[in-house]
Amino acid sequence: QFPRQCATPEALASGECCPGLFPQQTPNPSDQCGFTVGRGLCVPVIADSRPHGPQYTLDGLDDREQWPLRFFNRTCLCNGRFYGYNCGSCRPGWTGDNCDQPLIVVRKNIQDLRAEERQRFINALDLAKNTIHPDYVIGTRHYSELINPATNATNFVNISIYDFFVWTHYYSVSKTFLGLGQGSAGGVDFSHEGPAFLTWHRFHLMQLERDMQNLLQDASFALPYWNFAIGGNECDICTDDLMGARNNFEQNLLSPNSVFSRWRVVCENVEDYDSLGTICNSTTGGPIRRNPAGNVDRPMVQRLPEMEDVLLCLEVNLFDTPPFFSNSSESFRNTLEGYSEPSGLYNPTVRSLHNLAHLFLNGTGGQTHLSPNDPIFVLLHTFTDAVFDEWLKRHNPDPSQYPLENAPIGHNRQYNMVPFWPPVTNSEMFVTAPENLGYSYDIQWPSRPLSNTEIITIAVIAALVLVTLIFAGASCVVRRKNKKNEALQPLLGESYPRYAEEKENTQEV
Ligand SMILES: O=C1C=c2cc(C(=O)O)[nH]c2=CC1=O
Repeated sequence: QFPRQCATPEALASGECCPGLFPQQTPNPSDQCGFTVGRGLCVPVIADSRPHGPQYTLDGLDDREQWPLRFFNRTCLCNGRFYGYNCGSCRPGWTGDNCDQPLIVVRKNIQDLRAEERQRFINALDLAKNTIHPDYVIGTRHYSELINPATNATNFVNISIYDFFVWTHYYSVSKTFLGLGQGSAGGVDFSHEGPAFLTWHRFHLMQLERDMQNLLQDASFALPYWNFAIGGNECDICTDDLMGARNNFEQNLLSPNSVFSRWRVVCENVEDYDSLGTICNSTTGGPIRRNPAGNVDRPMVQRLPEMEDVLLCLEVNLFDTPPFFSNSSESFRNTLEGYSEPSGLYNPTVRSLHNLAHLFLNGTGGQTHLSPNDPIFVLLHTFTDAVFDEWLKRHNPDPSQYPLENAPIGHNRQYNMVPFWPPVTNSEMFVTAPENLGYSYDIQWPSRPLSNTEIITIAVIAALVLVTLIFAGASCVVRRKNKKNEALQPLLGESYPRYAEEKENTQEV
């Protein structure tokens, strides 16, 4: 979670993580954050200290509180379009040596990729799985044990680019360690069951996309998405040219024709980490398990979400609602996350949209501490992010819709998302992607067909309007007739003899 240059006892002791721009050259303290070339400056970290929700009660015990202050209190602040832990890269949406060329990458439906594009994406994932991350290392012990006092060695290790993506997710959902013999406690999840669910996963994907762009030396590389809202019980991307078909002999393993059958998962031994107070390291475990629609004990998760569910959730007006948790009702976030009916109504028995897609996979991809080990995670989350971006576009929410305080720990608007470095707040991801974050989605959202209730309501209203119009029309005609008759009445009324009568009378005389 930290740049290699900061994973030293000296850096930890100083609380400062402001690497230079040219690490291969003799360290030059005045060049921190590319200061000498006008890129950035080493500044104090700002961490959110507003109150959090009642789910977490162990304040003081968890390294992730007020992230990242337990580890570092100074970081690079980059000028203009410069970006990154040493201001050596460009802000999303910009590229080039001087970060002066605009670039918006386009995330496409994986089903629309040509055969060679599919193969290129799979090869890129496999390369990321097998290439040590060039910039970041992970801590494998809690802060109090990060440095061995006897040897002054740190417990940071190398990890591959893809496994770094898996590890950050695991670290964000892991329990709070209470001490040896006391185990670990839940009540924390820095990336789920709260408003940060969407902002956290957005940045998580952006980080992988950027790492893969660097790996491929292709700034235009974009992650594709899986439209999982197809209903039915078939995983349409579980084929050997995409995410791997089912193994013919073992129904919860992948076909040997897929490269993903050779992938080995990390962060499998969660019971050990939680009881021993260790943290997942880069040691690999068993194969990816997946048995789509195969959970016989939960028929509800044997089907994928429908497109109508997505279209309904896009109509939920509020981003999130108190208590900003997995029991929030009429909350767009909780609906897309999948703890509500697609229309927004909270229902504890429901699993919909994102959660349903995870649980449908029924294996590695359905267990929160492990799920990114299955590469379907990437595609499932790009689609979830596409729905989020469409909601932002349609509803154009004020930033104040995102709660400033009293959300679960890690989920307040100004909290730095755990465990990303350099610090990035939830609010920085609560913006439309094409205009602010350098990517867009190639996606056409259908309009929602009307439900039977809506059709009946519209028919009743139309009938009422019609009846009202008919009555109004009829009374208008009657009134007009009356008015016409009135106009024909003689001015002097019946008490005066008519002209003819008068004439008759005169003649008689
Ligand atoms: O990886 C995940 C797995 C999940 C399972 C549920 C659930 O609703 O039970 N939710 C999940 C979220 C994940 O990110």
